[in-house]
Amino acid sequence: MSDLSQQLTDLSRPLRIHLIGVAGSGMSGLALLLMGMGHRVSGSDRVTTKETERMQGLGLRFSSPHTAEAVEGADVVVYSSAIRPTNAALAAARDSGIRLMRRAECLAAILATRKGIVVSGTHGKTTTSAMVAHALREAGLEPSHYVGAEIPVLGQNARWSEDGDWMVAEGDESDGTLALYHPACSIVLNVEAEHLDHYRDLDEIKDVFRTLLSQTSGPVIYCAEDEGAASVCSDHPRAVSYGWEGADYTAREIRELRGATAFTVYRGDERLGEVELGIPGRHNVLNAMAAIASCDRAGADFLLVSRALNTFAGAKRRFETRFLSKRLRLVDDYGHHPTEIAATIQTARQLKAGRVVILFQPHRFTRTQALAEEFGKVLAEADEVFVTDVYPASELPIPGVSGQTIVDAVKRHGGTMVESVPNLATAHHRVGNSLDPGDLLITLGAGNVHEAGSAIARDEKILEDLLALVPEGGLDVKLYEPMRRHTTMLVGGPAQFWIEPHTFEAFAATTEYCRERGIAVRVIGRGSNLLVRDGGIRGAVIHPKGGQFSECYVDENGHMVAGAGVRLKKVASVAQAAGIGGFEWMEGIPGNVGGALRMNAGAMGVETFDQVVRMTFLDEDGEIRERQREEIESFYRNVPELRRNFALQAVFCGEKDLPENIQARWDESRRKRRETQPIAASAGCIFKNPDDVPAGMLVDQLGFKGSGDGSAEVSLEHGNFIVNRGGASAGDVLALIDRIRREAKRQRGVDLETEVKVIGEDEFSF
Ligand SMILES: NC(=O)C1=CN([C@@H]2O[C@H](COP(=O)(O)OP(=O)(O)OC[C@H]3O[C@@H](n4cnc5c(N)ncnc54)[C@H](OP(=O)(O)O)[C@@H]3O)[C@@H](O)[C@H]2O)C=CC1
Ligand SMILES: C=C(O[C@H]1[C@H](O)[C@@H](CO)O[C@H](OP(=O)(O)OP(=O)(O)OC[C@H]2O[C@@H](n3ccc(=O)[nH]c3=O)[C@H](O)[C@@H]2O)[C@@H]1NC(C)=O)C(=O)O
Repeated sequence: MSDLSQQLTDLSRPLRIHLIGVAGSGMSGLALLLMGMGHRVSGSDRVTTKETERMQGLGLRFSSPHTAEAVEGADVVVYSSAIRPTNAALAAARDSGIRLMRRAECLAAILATRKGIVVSGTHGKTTTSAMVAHALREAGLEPSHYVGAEIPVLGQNARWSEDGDWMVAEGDESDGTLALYHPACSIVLNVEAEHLDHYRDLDEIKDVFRTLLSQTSGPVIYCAEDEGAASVCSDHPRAVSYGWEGADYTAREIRELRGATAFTVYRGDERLGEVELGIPGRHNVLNAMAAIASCDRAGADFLLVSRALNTFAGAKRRFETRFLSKRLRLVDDYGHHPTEIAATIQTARQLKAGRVVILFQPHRFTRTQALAEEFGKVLAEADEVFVTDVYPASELPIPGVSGQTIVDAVKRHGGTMVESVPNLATAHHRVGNSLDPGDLLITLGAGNVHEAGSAIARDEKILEDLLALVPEGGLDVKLYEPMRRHTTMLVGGPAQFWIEPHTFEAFAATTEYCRERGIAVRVIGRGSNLLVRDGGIRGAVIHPKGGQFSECYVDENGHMVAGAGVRLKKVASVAQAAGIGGFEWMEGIPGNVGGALRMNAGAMGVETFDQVVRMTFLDEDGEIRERQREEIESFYRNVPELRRNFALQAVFCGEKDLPENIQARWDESRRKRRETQPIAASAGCIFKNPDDVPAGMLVDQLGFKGSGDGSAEVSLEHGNFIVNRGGASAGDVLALIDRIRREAKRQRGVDLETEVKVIGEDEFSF
């Protein structure tokens, strides 16, 4: 026992200990242990977190930021590896000769005061150490514990137990500190080439494990199925193995249940009993066997251990189901090494979901570079893969190493559905939009990739609620639908909730749901008069389509009845086929009936409301109503009634006419339009016609035709059209609009008002 261990156990003289960087998960665990032991603990950090506030409630003297005063009077100062030598508190402690310790040295000293169980290995440490601690606790052995993450079943990541003899700790091989421990029992789960930033090669890693084993006073428990672990441990005099067969402890007759795994445990030939493990995956069966073997050696009752493993809920971020509905299961997993990822994908397959979709955030440039091929190989097993930029974890970038490195590797291994989504802040837009009902989405990586999953879970929940309100088939929904797919200008960011109702009732239920929750609602038709900004539309975008909204027929009075989702062109052609004239002007108008009603669309001297007989709409209170033409006010390109109400259907009148007359007017309209208007992607006329001069003529006279920013250009055919030559952004179009308006004002004193509706946000906000 080191002298510090001795001092730590002598509670007649509590130590005054200061922790620099106490908000970090490892350091906060130490603070909890030291406070539990009865020492006087203070801590400082750059930030205040929920955890530091909680610890203050438990007696931590907390200060922020780091100052020299914070360490005054301390017997020992412990610092995290993230603290720089220039840190004010650390420098002051060094100058005044206070005893300094690294985090792992302090943990080793604490562990030495108990019968320590160190859980080590390249993967699975947190899960397994949590299993051991939970099982020992349930078996009544009252262990202390220290694990690397928050484990729901344990309550907190570290706990000091006054009475028990045992202490379970997760040992970290990443920086060589594993060699500091002198436990009573060591567990080696697996040994692989990892942390190649710190180690030369696998042999150097194995040496660190060997040092730990040489300092272990009791059993060395290892996984016989792992080559690395077996090569390090099998010839140890107190080696105890576990695995599928031929080991000291074996798991047999494995049965996959939904989300769990059952198996039978043998010690040698003796059948100990059954286990139903509360988390899925074969790798977790092996982890559970490590826990079973160590608990058995510690004298725990198998029945109690088995029961504990049944209630074990897993570590946060270890195949953690974050959202589950009929449409989607969203799992978050910390896996950041190819072997872990292979195990995670295998577990996912066992759940028999539809597709397995992965959003992977590579962790560290060094690892991405060293293991790119292996990552590519395992990820190619998923059905669809998205890869973000590398999470640096304090590393500097390596030129040429990025998320694309992994994308290329996946392709080399035969993966076809793989895509780079560099920016994590917006990655959920692309991923959420790609999901199909029944998919299993895994956010994967040791950085902050789970944040993308949180956004998807939050929004998917809303869609799920909405679907539950409407009889099956009444709605189609999608997250983050790119509006460039739904506008004739082909620009625009994502719609947070894209909703296609097929019945009036489904439309009404959607607006009511959104109103109750303060979710903004926007209704769009064919998107022919829209300019959606690049940051997309926050809230619900309703696009009436199909079902009642696509009905278009002639009624018993010879009137045209058309749902809001019917294209104007369709109205014109159904009327023509029935020998009803007057609709020819609609032939070349790209919009739908709903949008035409709202905008009182017009061409060739005719406006929509010239022909409306009556309209069915949804009012502000969610009532479906009908109104006659005389009761509706309409103006040039504006129907105020529809600013807050939504058009569902309209009845239009025309006049009986001969087919050849109708055809002649149709041809004339088309000829005129083709002569004067462009066919390239546009949103129709950009500006309303001012009183004195048509906007197109004005823009033409100002000399703007053919000019543009990026791929957006003023049409050569018509000055009031801006066309997208391919790849233009809303920003490009808006910049051009702005230039035109400023010149119209400066040169001609005319205020041009946009005729297209400009909606959405410049920056992403959801
Ligand atoms: N004359 C021409 O050559 C051209 C004419 N146009 C006309 O522009 C209009 C655009 O139609 P479309 O592409 O379908 O519409 P859009 O999808 O472009 O929607 C435009 C706006 O119409 C409103 N809207 C859409 N559907 C409804 C509805 N059911 N009830 C109430 N308001 C609705 C919304 O206004 P809000 O945001 O206020 O809710 C929406 O922002 C049509 O009138 C179209 O004919 C378009 C291009 C060329
Ligand atoms: C395109 C739309 O609607 C169009 C509709 O298709 C057409 C046809 O009826 O009439 C309106 O255009 P407009 O007023 O520009 O009609 P046009 O006949 O093309 O032009 C008006 C006058 O400007 C002149 N003109 C037009 C464009 C140009 O580059 N240069 C020019 O000198 C034309 O020669 C004409 O003397 C609607 N525009 C508005 C803002 O009311 C729309 O709503 O999006």
